[in-house]
Amino acid sequence: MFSQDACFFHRQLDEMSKSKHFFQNLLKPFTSSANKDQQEDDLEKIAAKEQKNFSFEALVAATKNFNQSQKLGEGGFGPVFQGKLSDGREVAVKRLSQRSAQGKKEFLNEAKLLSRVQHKNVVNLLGYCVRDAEKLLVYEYVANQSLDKFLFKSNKRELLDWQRRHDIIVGVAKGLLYLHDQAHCTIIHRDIKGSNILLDDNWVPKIADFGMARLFPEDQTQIHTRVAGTNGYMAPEYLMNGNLSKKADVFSFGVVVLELISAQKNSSFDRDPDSGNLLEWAYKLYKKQRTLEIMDPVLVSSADMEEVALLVQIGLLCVQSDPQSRPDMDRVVVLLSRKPRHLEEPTRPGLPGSRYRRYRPGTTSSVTGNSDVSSSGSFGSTNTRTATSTATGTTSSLVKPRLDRHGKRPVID
Ligand SMILES: Nc1ncnc2c1ncn2[C@@H]1O[C@H](COP(=O)(O)OP(=O)(O)OP(=O)(O)O)[C@@H](O)[C@H]1O
Repeated sequence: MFSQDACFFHRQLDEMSKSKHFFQNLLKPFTSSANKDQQEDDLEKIAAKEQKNFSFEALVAATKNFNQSQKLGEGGFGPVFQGKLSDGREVAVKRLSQRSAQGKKEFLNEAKLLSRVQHKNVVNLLGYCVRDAEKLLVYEYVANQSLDKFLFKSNKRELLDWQRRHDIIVGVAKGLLYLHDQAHCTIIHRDIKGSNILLDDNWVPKIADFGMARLFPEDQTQIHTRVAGTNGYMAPEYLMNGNLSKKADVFSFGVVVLELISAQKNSSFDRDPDSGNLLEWAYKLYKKQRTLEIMDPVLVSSADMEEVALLVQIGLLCVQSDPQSRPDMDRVVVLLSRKPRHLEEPTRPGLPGSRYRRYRPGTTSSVTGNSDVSSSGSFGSTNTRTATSTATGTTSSLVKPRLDRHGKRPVID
């Protein structure tokens, strides 16, 4: 990922190319703090001109003073309210919880950076607001609900026929590719999952919560560290060793693909007693050339079976244990857009058990699980708490990690 300064610089370039301040700003050295302040003032002005810097009063009015009736929900970062701006725009206002010790300037820098992120498949961040300890983000309002609400929480999943599910997968892949490689600054999402994929009234998927790690950095001094992902979606190497790369997002994307096709939630999978989780089940059936058995029965009438099989294989490639074997999003988008003549054979998915330290009651030592699962060699974590949370949501024989109420981890106590 680019450093904050690099991103700041990129944003500056972007900004400058459109602005008559270009040459003025170019002449300013970045090192002087007086000049930095001046630059920030300039950015404030540009932001105000672009109406990205919302006044607190405007957001109070838009949300009827953050009235409970306006509340859309509450995630790990704080509550989200529906609102209407005085110019008629429908917005979603995220009121960040005040646990982060991040300063105003840093927050504003990151928010400004992220408000330049614009893609059809990414929720548009319209602006932000800081007032004393209050930090708010203003997003475009996305009218339909999040993907998980259609897929898991009701009988609404019939509304998601094959074409829609296919298009959602393609849209999310394009949104992720944009965040990884095409935005002005590399953004690793870290929390791709159904509830962070919002659907608009035309079923176009939009990735939400991007860049939250930048806006809400972990604060080591706090009791509750900022969550870094959600159980069931996190890549093993990230979960075990904190190795964060774009491939961690690819893994989460693969989980979402398999969930969309099967309508089974990885973190609470109980469909097949012989498979600990959705990924293992899908892989097992794939190896037996019974791939289509993972398909949600609701899809039988609408699905193109060849496409289903292809997407399962792509999903399995994304969740492979070894991050280097996973395709990058560029390749995923290519694979999705035209039927590949040749597609690699997926190796086993990132599974719990391999070189994961198992808990033995009454001891603090551990034993190693079956060894044919991991090819990445990155699972030998010595941190029992970390090592026992699973990327696939199965923790039965392992020490249960403490998750917060959103299924996020870690919560340190
Ligand atoms: N731009 C938006 N438009 C419409 N609804 C939104 C928007 N952003 C968030 N929401 C809704 O607000 C609720 C809370 O969202 P938020 O992203 O804070 O948490 P979450 O995704 O449910 O959980 P987590 O923080 O664990 O990812 C969700 O129900 C989501 O659908």
